[in-house]
Amino acid sequence: MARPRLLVVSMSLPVTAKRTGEESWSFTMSPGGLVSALLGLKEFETKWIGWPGVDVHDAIGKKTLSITLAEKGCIPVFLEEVCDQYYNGYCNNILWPIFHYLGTPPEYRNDATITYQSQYDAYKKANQIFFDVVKEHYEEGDVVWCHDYHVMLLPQYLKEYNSKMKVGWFLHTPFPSSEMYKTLPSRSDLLRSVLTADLVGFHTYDFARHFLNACMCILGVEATSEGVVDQGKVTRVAVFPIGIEPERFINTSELSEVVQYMKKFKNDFGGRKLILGVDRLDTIKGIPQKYQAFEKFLEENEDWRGKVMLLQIAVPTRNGIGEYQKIKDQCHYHVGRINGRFGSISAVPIIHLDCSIDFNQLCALYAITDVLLVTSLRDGMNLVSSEFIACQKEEKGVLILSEFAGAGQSLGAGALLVNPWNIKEVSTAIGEALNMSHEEKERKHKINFQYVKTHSTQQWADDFMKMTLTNLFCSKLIEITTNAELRAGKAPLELPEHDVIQQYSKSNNRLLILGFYGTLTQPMKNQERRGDGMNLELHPQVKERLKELCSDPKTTVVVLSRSEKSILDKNFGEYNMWLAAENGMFLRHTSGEWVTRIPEHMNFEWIDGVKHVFKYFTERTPGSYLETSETSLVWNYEYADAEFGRAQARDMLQHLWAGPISNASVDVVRGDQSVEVHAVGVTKGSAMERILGGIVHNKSMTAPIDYVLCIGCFLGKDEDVYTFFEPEVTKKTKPPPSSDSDSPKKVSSTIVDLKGENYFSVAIGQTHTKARYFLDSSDDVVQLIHKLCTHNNA
Ligand SMILES: O=P(O)(O)OC[C@H]1O[C@H](O[C@H]2O[C@H](CO)[C@@H](O)[C@H](O)[C@H]2O)[C@H](O)[C@@H](O)[C@@H]1O
Ligand SMILES: O=c1ccn([C@@H]2O[C@H](COP(=O)(O)OP(=O)(O)O)[C@@H](O)[C@H]2O)c(=O)[nH]1
Repeated sequence: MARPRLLVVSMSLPVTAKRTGEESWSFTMSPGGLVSALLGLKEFETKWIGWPGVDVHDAIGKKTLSITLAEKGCIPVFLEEVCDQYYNGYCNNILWPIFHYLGTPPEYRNDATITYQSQYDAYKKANQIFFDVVKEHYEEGDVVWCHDYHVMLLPQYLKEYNSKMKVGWFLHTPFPSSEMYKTLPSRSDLLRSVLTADLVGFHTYDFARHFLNACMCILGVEATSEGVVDQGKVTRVAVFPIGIEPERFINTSELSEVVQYMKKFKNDFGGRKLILGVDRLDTIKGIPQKYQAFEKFLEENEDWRGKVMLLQIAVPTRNGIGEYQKIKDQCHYHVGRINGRFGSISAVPIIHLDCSIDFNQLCALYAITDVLLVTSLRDGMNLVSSEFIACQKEEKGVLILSEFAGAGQSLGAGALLVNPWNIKEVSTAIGEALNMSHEEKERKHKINFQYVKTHSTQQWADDFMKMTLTNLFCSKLIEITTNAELRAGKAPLELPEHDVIQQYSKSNNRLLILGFYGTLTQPMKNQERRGDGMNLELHPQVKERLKELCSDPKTTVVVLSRSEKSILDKNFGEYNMWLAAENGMFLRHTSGEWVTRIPEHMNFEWIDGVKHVFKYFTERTPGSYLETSETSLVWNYEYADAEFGRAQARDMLQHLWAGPISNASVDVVRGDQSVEVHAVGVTKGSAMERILGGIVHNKSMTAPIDYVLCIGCFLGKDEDVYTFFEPEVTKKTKPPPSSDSDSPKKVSSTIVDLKGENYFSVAIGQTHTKARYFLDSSDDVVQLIHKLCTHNNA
């Protein structure tokens, strides 16, 4: 199928035009991450629709500019008299501060001519102008991708014109908490319009969650399995974080001109360590906070004075707005003060440049930087962090990254994350970065470089296209329970080994239920982990003895695990035993085929949506891995950095809990280092009755089971398997059905005959459990199995 054409609509075109004659124009690249990111789109036929950065009032000017821009794949939108109140006013003085938690500035309320309403009117007018241009250039089959807060009304205009048009809207800034968003007078109109799009995208799950909350609180719409439902129309809401075009930076930093710049700059800086800041001179970038933190560092680290410098590139932006002029003055004030305080005749600690710089020089600076300091108070993503990583050379620098930048979720594992409001914390991080060992710098860089290389702009756009053209996004709201809450048991007793063995020898129809992970596997080291759970293998010392147990006609052995069928096949295929995979949802005797034990009513529509979220966090949490099966999903971060893993799990849970996942019958269990989602009722205990039915039926069992030993290292919710066999419960147990169509024929009314002394439930390594007894580790299980075999043979 031919790829559809992409019409990208954003406020600014990638180039800013300047008139050089009646019919001639020159161009410079427009600043900001949106432009640099979208320039990386190579694989689609793309037309870019936006404002060229100048007002053009005459017909000749408009015509010549349109022709020149057409050669660059760009189509101009002339905003003329609405531009000021639209761009400087509504977009950047109202929406921008609200979206970045700065609140609305008071100015517009006091100005008689520029009011909230006049700016909103300009916004509506401007969106109409954008619409007219898109309409003129739209061809059937095109995908229209609207970017950012400047064009929130555009999706509605487009859909009203042609409901078949494929329309996406992506927000490059944060979407704030609904408490903040609610203050916006036109809050409902904007949300309603955005919801007319087919797909709405954000950089992070937090932003998506806030958006969904705002839709639910303000519009009263529902977040369902497919996205947001508003008056019968479904809008999919997705998270796809933007990247850079890594090759562009890697290749540029190898150019000889760039290498020359690197040498020159190093020489200019006189051997001092370089801390670099690259930001538009915007209130949200926290540049004054950065200066204060650096001042604190110099204040507290006398030894570093004269040996380190901070170079801040403060790219001019939005000069027509009062707040932006104020922030410039503020920065100059701090620089003057700190340089006066810590400077010397030969050098000053801060170089602050109110200008943009040439791309090659930027790459050279990134390459020789020792510390990149990003202190955004809020930031949609922050591409500068990724660009720095892509340009790093032999001696790697350290990334200090604000936890309030969207990039924190993707690059946090290889960075020092800071709260930019905490001056002391940032100052300490500067010290840590400057003193970091070579090995640690390498390690951190490797993690982030891998991420930056594999999450490019192109991939971001591909994901958008894929989602727009298909129906991928699916989500549900679910309940979250912690593993600790589920394990509401008592302190277990030490296992009375002597009784276990004695009762075993006395009995004639025994049932042994054994877990796999942590029960029959060997404890393993970090580096042995392959990352997908597949390399867990049977404890080598248990193999022979287990075979012996399984071949005893008086003993039935069941391995009951959350692992999928193939893993149990691989590890236990050669034994004469029962395998209960996916917490008992599939059952097989090793001499036969797998049969499903999934109850008919169970619904698994939520799986794809949850998998999507889990994959996102797996990609962004080095060392974590995803275990997927047909009935449950587990995200495990036991081999990730503990603190970062916990933080990511919190983000993930909040998202699952509050946002896109609704109305499904699922349980979420937070393990110590994992998050598991499964259909309600998928527990080992609830599966036990069906497993038992299958076994009894297959064995044509006539005598009741007179001995049960159940050992596991189970999650709290699976502890119901221990109580399943408690005598008071089993007394009530009816003859178990083997399956819906296949009921047991020769089963006596009491399948299990347990009086208390012939039932042993054992939890491994738990201080609180529903099991009666505990063992410390799988090594103890191995020993016990050895003893059972020995005594049985004696
Ligand atoms: O065009 P300006 O008004 O000068 O502003 C430049 C851009 O600033 C914002 O960039 C955002 O997009 C980046 C890429 O997704 C992201 O990394 C960054 O955190 C955001 O602040 C704005 O959203 C763009 O529309 C502007 O073009
Ligand atoms: O003199 C410069 C220095 C940097 N940048 C680019 O500006 C973008 C900033 O993007 P980011 O996402 O960090 O923040 P934004 O400015 O979009 O808020 C990056 O691609 C930088 O390479 C620029 O255009 N001119």
